[in-house]
Amino acid sequence: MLKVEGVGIRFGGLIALNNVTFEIRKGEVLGIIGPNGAGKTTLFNVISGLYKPDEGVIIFEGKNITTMPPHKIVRLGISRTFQTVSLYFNLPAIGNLLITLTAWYRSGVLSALREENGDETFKEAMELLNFVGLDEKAFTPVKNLPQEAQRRLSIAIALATKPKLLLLDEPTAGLNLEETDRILEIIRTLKERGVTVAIIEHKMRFIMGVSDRIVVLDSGEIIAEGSPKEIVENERVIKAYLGESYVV
Ligand SMILES: Nc1ncnc2c1ncn2[C@@H]1O[C@H](COP(=O)(O)OP(=O)(O)OP(=O)(O)O)[C@@H](O)[C@H]1O
Repeated sequence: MLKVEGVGIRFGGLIALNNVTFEIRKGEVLGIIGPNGAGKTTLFNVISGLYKPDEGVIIFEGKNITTMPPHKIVRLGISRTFQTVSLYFNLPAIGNLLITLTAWYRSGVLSALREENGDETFKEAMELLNFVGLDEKAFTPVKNLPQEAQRRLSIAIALATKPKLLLLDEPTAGLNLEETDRILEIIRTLKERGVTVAIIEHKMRFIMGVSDRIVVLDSGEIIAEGSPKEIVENERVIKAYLGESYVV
């Protein structure tokens, strides 16, 4: 579905990504792990068009998206969440979704067909809230929602643009075990519905449980790629990231 080939990017003298080559396969959940500063978020920034790589190409469903602007990449079917929740905190949950949905339909090719159908947009927003388990909090201002609910709302917003590929940047950061499991369930359901997902995570129990495959980044380079089992047994990964004492 997505091919990243020989991608490199520098910030001044810092090489944030160096000759990164991997693919995301249709229908899979791909985990991306690695130490702090390894280049994981930069990789998402490059795929989603926020940064342009200095080297290499990114191909999505056969199209070269390397230099495409972010809004075009979203239109093609790649959506993402951010490490830090970015929402309209004074608006209710549903307000946040309505903004995204309205912008999406207004600027898209469907706008002429759909016209200004507020009822339909509202229904769709409620369905998305229901999907992430927030329908009962639809009218609660975001600032009054716990962090965990804000993270689920961010996922709903990312889904509003109907992505084929969803990039999640540390969706469980700051969440406890039970809250993390709720995010896990959402990702599993998305997979069942045919959405391809790539997730950056530090929580090993979570990433091992949810991923079909895992890519490991260290100092801007891919040092390993394989099934969760292969990754936890990989000497280089243990040394660079997991630590000798890691137990599955
Ligand atoms: N816009 C930028 N300007 C300068 N340096 C940057 C920029 N974005 C990222 N970097 C640097 O690139 C390197 C990789 O950062 P990145 O955020 O991708 O790491 P990460 O693997 O996501 O880390 P973490 O797990 O801590 O989120 C870091 O040294 C970071 O400081």
